[in-house]
Amino acid sequence: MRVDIEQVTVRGIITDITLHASNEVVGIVGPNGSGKSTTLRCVYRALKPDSGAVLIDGVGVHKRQHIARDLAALSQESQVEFDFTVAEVVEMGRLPHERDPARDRRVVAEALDTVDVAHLSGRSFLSLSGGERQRVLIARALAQEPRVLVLDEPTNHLDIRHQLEVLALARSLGVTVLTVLHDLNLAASYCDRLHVLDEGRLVASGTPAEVLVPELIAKVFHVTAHVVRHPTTGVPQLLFDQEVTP
Ligand SMILES: Nc1ncnc2c1ncn2[C@@H]1O[C@H](COP(=O)(O)OP(=O)(O)OP(=O)(O)O)[C@@H](O)[C@H]1O
Repeated sequence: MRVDIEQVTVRGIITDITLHASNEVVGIVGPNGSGKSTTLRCVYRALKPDSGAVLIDGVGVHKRQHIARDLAALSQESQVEFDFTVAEVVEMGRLPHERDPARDRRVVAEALDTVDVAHLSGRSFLSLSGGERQRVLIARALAQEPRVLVLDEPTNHLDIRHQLEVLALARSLGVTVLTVLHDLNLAASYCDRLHVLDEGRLVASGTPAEVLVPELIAKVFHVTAHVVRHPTTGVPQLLFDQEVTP
């Protein structure tokens, strides 16, 4: 599915953001407070832009019916307030779909397995560690079988193995993935294209190699970066000097 963010403005927070994603992994990076989550919130309808539009396959998200069948979001607000078991939380991902008990059970079991939380399925969600919770919320999004997956810092709380697994998984789904990432090296490794936000504006777009260059990193993040090639994948990776620039 295609996601078009067209000249989206949320007053005082983001200005004139235009970006597109279609059956690829698109990353949004930028400093704290630059408007990344706000941009995603306009996609999963937690926020209505003051101007501009977000279209999914050409239809405005606020006009689109049954959006939960197409789009799943892991947001900063994704939380579970009540004392559900892990299995129940993941089963919630099936709610947008017509009931089909055998298929629902299979999809939920697969989702639990894929993010390595099947052994927790009887546990109370509220008793889990931060990383376990994050993986269960990712399993819930997978159980939704979305065609657009919106992820706000999906690697939050995850150890390095699970960070790599979750991003590899997002790539392997073959759906449109729009993700905010803080780790620029993970963004370079797993995203087809990157968009950089700074103070609510889009300041660069392109492949990781095009975007993650020392001049831009210095301007936007106020740090000095050196670009090296990953010895086995050849993907650009950044090494940072310890001093920050004013
Ligand atoms: N509802 C709101 N009312 C007022 N200001 C807001 C609101 N939501 C976000 N902001 C402000 O807008 C700016 C952008 O917020 P946003 O959460 O989109 O940034 P971000 O790039 O995702 O940041 P982070 O990397 O810290 O998660 C921040 O300064 C934030 O305080």
